[in-house]
Amino acid sequence: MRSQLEALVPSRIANHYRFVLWMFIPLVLLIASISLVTVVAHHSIIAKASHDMNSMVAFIDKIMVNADHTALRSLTLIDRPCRDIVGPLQLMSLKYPLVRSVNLSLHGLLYCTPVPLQPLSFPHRVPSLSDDSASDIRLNRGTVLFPDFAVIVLRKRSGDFTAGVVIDTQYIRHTMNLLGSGSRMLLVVNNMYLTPLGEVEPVKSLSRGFVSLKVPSADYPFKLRLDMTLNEFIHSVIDIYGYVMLLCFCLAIIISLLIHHWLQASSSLYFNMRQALERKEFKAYFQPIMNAREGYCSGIEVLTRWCHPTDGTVSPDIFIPLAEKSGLIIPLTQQLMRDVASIISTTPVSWRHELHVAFNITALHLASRQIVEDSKVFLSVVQGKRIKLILELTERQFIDVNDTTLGVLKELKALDIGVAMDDFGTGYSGLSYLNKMNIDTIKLDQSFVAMIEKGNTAKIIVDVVINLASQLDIEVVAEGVENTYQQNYLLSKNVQYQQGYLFARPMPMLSFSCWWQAENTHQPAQMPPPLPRQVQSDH
Ligand SMILES: Nc1nc2c(ncn2[C@@H]2O[C@H](COP(=O)(O)O[C@H]3[C@@H](O)[C@H](n4cnc5c(=O)[nH]c(N)nc54)O[C@@H]3COP(=O)(O)O)[C@@H](O)[C@H]2O)c(=O)[nH]1
Repeated sequence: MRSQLEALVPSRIANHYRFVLWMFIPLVLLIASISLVTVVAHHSIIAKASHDMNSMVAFIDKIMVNADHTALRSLTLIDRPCRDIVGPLQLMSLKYPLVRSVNLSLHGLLYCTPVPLQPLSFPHRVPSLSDDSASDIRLNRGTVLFPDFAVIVLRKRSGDFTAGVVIDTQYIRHTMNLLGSGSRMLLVVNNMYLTPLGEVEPVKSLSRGFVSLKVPSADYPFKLRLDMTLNEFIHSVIDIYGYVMLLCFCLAIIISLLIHHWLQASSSLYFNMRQALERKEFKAYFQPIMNAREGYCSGIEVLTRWCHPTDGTVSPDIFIPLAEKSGLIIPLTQQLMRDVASIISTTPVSWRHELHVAFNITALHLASRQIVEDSKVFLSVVQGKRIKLILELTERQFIDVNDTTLGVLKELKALDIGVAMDDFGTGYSGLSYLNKMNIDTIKLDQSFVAMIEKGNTAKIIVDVVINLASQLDIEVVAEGVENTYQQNYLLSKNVQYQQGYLFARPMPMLSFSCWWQAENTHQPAQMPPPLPRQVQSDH
């Protein structure tokens, strides 16, 4: 029995395999989806940053075009004295946004500016353009008036004269900070760059980021650079795709739970039983109930067996408790009743007496009222075959004797269905059931029958049960009769209906037919043999 059970429930290896499946699949899915999200995020962060940087380059280019224009115009004034051109230079400084001032220098010495440079002593030296270039731009840490405000200076040469247009960097810097895609967008001019705080630092102090982008201007010698550290990249991914990752995580948990549930269900005895039910692997076995006094089979008890395709015949002791617990017992009993009804209705065999056909019914089935419908179906199929349906209720299970149960029992009685109390004396409250449930038959449990040979005290218990039944006008069927001593003792107590290995074991349909034929061909109705001496003296 043990090995059968082990074959039907998952093994330790299977458990290990289940654990791997349960953990591994969701984990792989989670890693794959997060990697996919990261790759997509990487692409979209780069695409967005490139787009922002290109827009920013175009914006700065536009400022440079204005500055270029201003420088060119200022160079048209170089042949006039400074006092005559300060006014126009002032006007030029006001014309374009972000242009702060326009200065003119000669041979590297500032000679004309619209800015009031009180602290400045002329001639003031300004950095000169390299010899061969006609124009350039540079980043300055500040101006003479505002040494802490970084500026871009665009310079243009005309002969010995140079025009310098000073451009404010504050708005450029703020806009770059806004568009940084979670990182720092930097303006690089020559080998200096503008920090997000407005300082000017050498490019060599910069380190390359996890994501590094450079977008140069096509028209002016500057470029934008973005260096995103791994930390900043992860933050950006979480900022943009955090909810997708959370969704992936939740999905992985759901998938893991589903796999867990599915694996548990599919490898459980319950699942195997459900499948077995669909595949009709539960078969009816028949055990005769004998009229031991007259020597004929007065009835049969239908007992189920699981004919497992690989594990052979499985005992009901293994699967009935689970079937009862899970509720599968109801469809199982229904299937059994249908099968037996169809066997009886198609059998050519006939019987002299009304044949009692007993099924084991659980308390759950009784409480559902479904049993009334199932019994009606059974009776309608076996109509005309002289069958009395007996429902055996086991005393081992608690039966809630309420209005519904009593109503069901009443309906069963009205259909002329017998109700037997199975395993009497072993369970809950046999006597109270007898009192409340209008029981027709007691099935004396085999443990009591086995006691018969064990001495006087045991016999007294058996006698009490038999007397009680007799006084209540309840029929007794003795179970588990294994030898003639038990048979005769029971007969001496007027227990003529007996069931047990002495007569026959539960058999599948084919064996039962053979047994029936042999019984009815060779054995005429018999009187019981005389009681052995020992039994007679006990009596
Ligand atoms: N609800 C349902 N319960 C069922 C159904 N089929 C069986 N069962 C219950 O399972 C228990 C074990 O049944 P089983 O292994 O079939 O044992 C029965 C007989 O084989 C056994 N028996 C009969 N004669 C003898 C005997 O002389 N000696 C001996 N040692 N055993 C014998 O007794 C069992 C009969 O049981 P009972 O129903 O109490 O009359 C058992 O509890 C079954 O009830 C089912 O379809 N539904």
